[in-house]
Amino acid sequence: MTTVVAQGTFDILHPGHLQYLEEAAAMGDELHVIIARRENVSHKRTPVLADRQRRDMVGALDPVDSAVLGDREDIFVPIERIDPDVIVLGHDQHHDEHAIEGALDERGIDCSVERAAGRTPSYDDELLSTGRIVDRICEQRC
Ligand SMILES: Cc1cc2nc3c(=O)[nH]c(=O)nc-3n(C[C@H](O)[C@H](O)[C@H](O)COP(=O)(O)O)c2cc1C
Ligand SMILES: Nc1ncnc2c1ncn2[C@@H]1O[C@H](COP(=O)(O)OP(=O)(O)OP(=O)(O)O)[C@@H](O)[C@H]1O
Repeated sequence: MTTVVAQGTFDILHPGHLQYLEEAAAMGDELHVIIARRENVSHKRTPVLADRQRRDMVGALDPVDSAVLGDREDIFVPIERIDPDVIVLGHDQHHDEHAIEGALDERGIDCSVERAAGRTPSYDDELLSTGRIVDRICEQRC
């Protein structure tokens, strides 16, 4: 049984999220997704949707076996509980693979770190970014 972990904000779902989660699920037998807490999303605009709503929608997606809210203070707490074989980083996630591998080693967690591919639009108007969906809503509805 190979356990895989994916993670992210997942505010307003789009096909790029689905591709990431399908790719992560294909790397093992069971996919667990850690949803970033609103207070920990500091490198971009704060999510529009509540923590629980983002968790519930990700948890309902076909490739996902379980979606959980992340820890408020220590990102390795859910990792220790899930004890995955593979952590899959998104194509544009700012986390450094080697830094995460080092932290896993220090905590005695035997787990590899992989990087997923990015999805590019398959037709002209496909929007593969939550930020760009929010911008479009503001332009067309505000
Ligand atoms: C291995 C790993 C575990 C994480 N665990 C948590 C967590 O427990 N709590 C949390 O709020 N964020 C956690 N994060 C961070 C977010 O998932 C995420 O990377 C960031 O806050 C949101 O940005 P993004 O959606 O652009 O990646 C984790 C990230 C990684 C790489
Ligand atoms: N187009 C895409 N192709 C593949 N993976 C994606 C794509 N967009 C997002 N992801 C992945 O989905 C996970 C959650 O992404 P996130 O919530 O940051 O969405 P986002 O649309 O990139 O957000 P924003 O546009 O606000 O930066 C991350 O691991 C990210 O790399």
